[in-house]
Amino acid sequence: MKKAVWRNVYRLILPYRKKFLWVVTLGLLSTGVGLVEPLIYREAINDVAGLFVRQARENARKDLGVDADEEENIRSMIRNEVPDSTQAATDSASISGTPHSPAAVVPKTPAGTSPTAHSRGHVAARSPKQALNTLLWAVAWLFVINLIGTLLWRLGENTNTRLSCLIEQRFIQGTFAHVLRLPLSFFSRRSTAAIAKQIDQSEEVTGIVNGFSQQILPELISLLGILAIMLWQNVALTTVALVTIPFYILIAWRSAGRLESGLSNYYSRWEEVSSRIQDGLAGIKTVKLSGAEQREVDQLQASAGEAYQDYIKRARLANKYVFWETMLSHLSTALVFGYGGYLTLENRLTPGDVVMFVAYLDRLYGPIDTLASLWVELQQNIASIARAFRLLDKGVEEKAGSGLHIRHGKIEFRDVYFSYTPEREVLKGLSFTLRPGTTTALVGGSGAGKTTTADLLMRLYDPSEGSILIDGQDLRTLDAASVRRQIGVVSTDGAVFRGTLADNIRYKRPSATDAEVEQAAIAAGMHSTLDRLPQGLQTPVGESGMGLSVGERQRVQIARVLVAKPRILVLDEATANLDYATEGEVRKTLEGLRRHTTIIIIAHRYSMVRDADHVIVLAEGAVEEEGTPAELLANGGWFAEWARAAEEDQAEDEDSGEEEENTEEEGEEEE
Ligand SMILES: Nc1ncnc2c1ncn2[C@@H]1O[C@H](COP(=O)(O)OP(=O)(O)OP(=O)(O)O)[C@@H](O)[C@H]1O
Repeated sequence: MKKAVWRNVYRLILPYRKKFLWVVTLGLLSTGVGLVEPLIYREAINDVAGLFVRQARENARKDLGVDADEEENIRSMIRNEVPDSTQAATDSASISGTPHSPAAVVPKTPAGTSPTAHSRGHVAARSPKQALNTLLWAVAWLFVINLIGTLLWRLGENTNTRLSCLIEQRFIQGTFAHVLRLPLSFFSRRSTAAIAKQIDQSEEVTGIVNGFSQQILPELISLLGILAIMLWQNVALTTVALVTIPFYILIAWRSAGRLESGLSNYYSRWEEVSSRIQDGLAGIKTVKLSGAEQREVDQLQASAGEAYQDYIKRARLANKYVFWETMLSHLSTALVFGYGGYLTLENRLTPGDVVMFVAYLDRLYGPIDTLASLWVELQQNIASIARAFRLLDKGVEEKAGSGLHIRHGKIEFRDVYFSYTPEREVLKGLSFTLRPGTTTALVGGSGAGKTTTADLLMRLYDPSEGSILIDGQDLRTLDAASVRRQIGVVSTDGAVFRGTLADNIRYKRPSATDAEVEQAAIAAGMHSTLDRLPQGLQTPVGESGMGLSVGERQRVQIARVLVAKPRILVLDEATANLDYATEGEVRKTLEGLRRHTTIIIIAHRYSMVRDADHVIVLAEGAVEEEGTPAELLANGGWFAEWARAAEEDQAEDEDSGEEEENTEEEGEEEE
């Protein structure tokens, strides 16, 4: 899985590789500049120590009663006529095998004469003026170096923020686009909240990209740089400084491994928590009507409790590792001070060397710490982003095919078999033909497969056997989006999106004019809704907009398909939530479409079916009866029985409706 994550991250970065490399370069430069700092500390401290050397020499001369020239002569004699500074340099070379080169950092004195250089183990004497001069230069250099480092860092941050936004955007758009193109069967097995949470992992991607561009590569290079400088300066002290490093790396590695395990479970738990919240909110009315508020909260608490327990366990473990890492780094500093101090006493190092080593050591643990914690963070990022990438890798998008060309609108189902799950077949050899420009009613008991038939026609699913043809074109060979664009569907679960009423009506055909939208809205029976809204079709609806009744939502959907002018129209319980009067209006509108549209009506109300040209009765996923309404009524089969029962229900409904109206009128008169 990790390989797949890296592959996907690489693909995300690829289009922005130049920016990425630029951020890496800036990161390297800004950390690289900081590496010079300890060298400056050394020179400054050695020069200050030089003051004490000078003082000590003068005191010694006074005690011996010799002047400076005599002292120099004595020194020359002792050192075989070799002048002091040269001898010191030779000493240093003999100790470390490398020359000492402070001149690169500390400039010459203003008079143009170089003060005697310090050497390893020998601090040269300094006058107060020379020491002050070095201190001032050191402060200036530190300021310049930090300024350059901070400017580079700032430039890197700005570029990186731009890079992160671009990558986040590309990731979230790509994943969302991919998910929208997945077949409907993918969604029926998953909670939408969990999918949304998986898509919304963009921050994790930037975590990985930033980790690499700004931290891992620069820290790694700085780690190697520090090691090289330390070894160059003193091999023995570097060895002492590094004694604890293997243990440190071992702990960091172990902690990364242990903290990583179980992360995937932790994230699944959080997806469950999100799904619970979303389900509770989506079904808020049912929750309230069932008095289930506390039960929902308890269930959420249980899921969230487990997730938090995991989190606490991980945090404790992480703190334990941090404790041991900190102890080791302190131990290392103590060792360097101890051994460095001893070498200074032995005249093999200067105090500045020791301070420089400790400063480098501090910088050495920094990158190791960062790399170790980054490793843990990366594991977290990878674990959580792997879930989003799994969406990208696993789901097979609907295949593109040729576009559907509807010439007449003839629909054929040929021996179609279909099942949602392997255990149960829903359609079993379904065959029928719908002539162009006719209205067919698809009826049958609940669960007979009516909606499934309509979904297959829309290519939301493909048959497991058999074929479906529109004007002779097999749906399997066609582009699913092109099929759906040309078939209109009004169903009970159609969505109303955030936006205005007009936006919602032209959702299927965005190019529809205002006049067409208004005409469709009125044809769908929305005039009374529009009359009471001051903003009319421009009224905001959906989330944070105006609420719509179930009937009004259905009218918006009807208007949506009317505006799209489809050649094939499926009405799946399209008027189930409308009163009979509004249903009558919609029927009248449909009358106008009938001649040039092939219409399929799925309904439980006889009133919607009565005027159909053709009726197909489905039972157990196959055709049980077929013919005109009159023929089927005469046959006395399932349809005749259903029609009789449905008409009785409708008469009862209408009677009770009238009674209610009469009672209201009488009440008003009495008042
Ligand atoms: N997404 C799904 N996954 C699994 N089974 C499903 C799914 N959708 C529907 N079914 C099952 O397929 C069968 C046919 O469902 P379908 O919705 O097509 O029936 P219907 O005739 O439209 O019923 P109704 O009149 O109640 O709407 C039912 O048994 C249903 O439980």
